Amino acid sequence: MGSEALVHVLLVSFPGQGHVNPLLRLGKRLASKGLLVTFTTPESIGKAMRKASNIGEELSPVGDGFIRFEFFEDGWDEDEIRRQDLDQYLPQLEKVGKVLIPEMIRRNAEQGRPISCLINNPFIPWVSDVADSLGLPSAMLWVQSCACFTSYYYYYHGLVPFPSETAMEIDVQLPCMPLLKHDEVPSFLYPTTPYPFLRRAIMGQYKNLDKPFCILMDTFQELEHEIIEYMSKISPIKTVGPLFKNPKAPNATVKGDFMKADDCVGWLDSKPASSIVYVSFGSVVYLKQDQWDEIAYGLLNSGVNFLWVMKPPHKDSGYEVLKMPEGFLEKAGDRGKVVQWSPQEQVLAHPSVACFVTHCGWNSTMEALTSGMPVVAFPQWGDQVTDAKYLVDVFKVGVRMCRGEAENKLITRDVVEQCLREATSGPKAEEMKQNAMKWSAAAEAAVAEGGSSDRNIQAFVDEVKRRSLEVLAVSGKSTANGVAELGEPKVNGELKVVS
Ligand SMILES: O=c1ccn([C@@H]2O[C@H](COP(=O)(O)OP(=O)(O)O)[C@@H](O)[C@H]2O)c(=O)[nH]1
Ligand SMILES: O=C(O[C@@H]1O[C@H](CO)[C@@H](O)[C@H](O)[C@H]1O)c1cc(O)c(O)c(O)c1
Repeated sequence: MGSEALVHVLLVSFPGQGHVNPLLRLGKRLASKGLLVTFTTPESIGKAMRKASNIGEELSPVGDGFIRFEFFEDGWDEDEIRRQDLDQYLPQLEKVGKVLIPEMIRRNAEQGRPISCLINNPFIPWVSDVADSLGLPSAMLWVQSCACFTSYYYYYHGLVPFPSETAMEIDVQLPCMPLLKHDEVPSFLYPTTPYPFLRRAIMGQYKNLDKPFCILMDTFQELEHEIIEYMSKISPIKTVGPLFKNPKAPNATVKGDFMKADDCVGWLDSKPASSIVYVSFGSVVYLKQDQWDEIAYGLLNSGVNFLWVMKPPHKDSGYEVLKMPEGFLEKAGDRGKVVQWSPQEQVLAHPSVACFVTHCGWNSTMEALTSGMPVVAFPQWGDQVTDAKYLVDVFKVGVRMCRGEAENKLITRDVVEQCLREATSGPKAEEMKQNAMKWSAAAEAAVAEGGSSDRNIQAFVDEVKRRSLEVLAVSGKSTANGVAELGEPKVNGELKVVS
């Protein structure tokens, strides 16, 4: 490759799978449109990503641009257990990140790759402060729905009453949204949430909302039409989803999984069309043993084939290591497969899979909708309870199995069985499948060339390029042509192009 000049953006991610995935997908989208993208998150996760996802030192070509990784130390020993406690870890990340990210930016400039824009995801709102202090433009990728963005916005500004200690069970009416029952509001906003540190982190992002020049969102206009239109008048939002559908750069090229996926595609291939229920609760939700047992018996009693993700908890998390009920695997035989981590995108796209029992994290929600996959909603907390409401009542692709952890209710095997039957056979199942296929087509159109999300990405890339000229003119530290020089490996060998 000859000498080529690219505008360089730095993506800083909160170290959670549901945050890394969409930001990395955005990175690939920006790279495919001709930017140089550096992706960073703490080294503790970098280590897992390198091991599970073949991430190396090299620069990877993606479409017309490139993506590379640089991780930063969080200042704690490798086996520090406080990393499992976000109440302690989030302030530590802020303290260290505010020093190390500027250093990374300086180092990149010295190495001929000046950075023109920072992009973060929520939970680490201090990244906008870093950008501001260095005179760099920044953007934020909101990794949940526009409905949740709106809920937090209205809460932060005190625009309508939310459940409070004196009025726990009030419903919430927001513009252009269905009435949210008290337990359908993002649960970090409940006065009783066990995760007040995540409410604080998100509120920190709202406090900083005037800093990013753009708020990118992993949703699409056709999916949340009215609320997106409404919020666009208030906030500089641009919908760019579903980010996991990238027509120009298939996902296999660069992945950010923390765990290697178990091989299950051969097993899926061996099963009849639409015969399997896929069960996964994402990367951070852990159920209790009694609930796990009820789901196991519900799966057995329903007679469906199933693929079930049973991820091991982190050794310092305090979660109990779950067991399958006695004799469960023998009884299931070849009808069922249990894995520690699945290649979820491939699973959801597989013709043998009929429906998805999901905790309704926003990534899983978007992946299901975009894959034309009906769901059984099993939300626990945070945005999941709101996503479940939308999946069932607004997008009409799901049946509801529970209302969230605040309900503190054991969902029995009979309810599990009934929901599975409803989602896999009969008129309701057919209707949900048709609706899901409609969303899948709309999602494809949004990311196709000229679609709503594609146009927004292009406009964003153009704006970053425009602002990069201003930044470099002001800093006076530009390379000859004002952008990152690529092509020849640098003397220190840090910039190597692989193809
Ligand atoms: O076995 C699994 C479980 C999850 N995922 C991916 O992990 C992410 C989980 O994000 P989500 O927002 O759904 O839930 P979270 O883990 O953040 O609660 C999604 O992109 C999934 O595709 C996966 O690849 N394999
Ligand atoms: O909130 C945490 O993770 C997930 O983030 C997704 C995107 O915001 C969201 O849609 C999903 O419902 C959430 O589960 C999260 C991550 C984490 O590493 C952690 O330790 C948490 O306590 C929460």
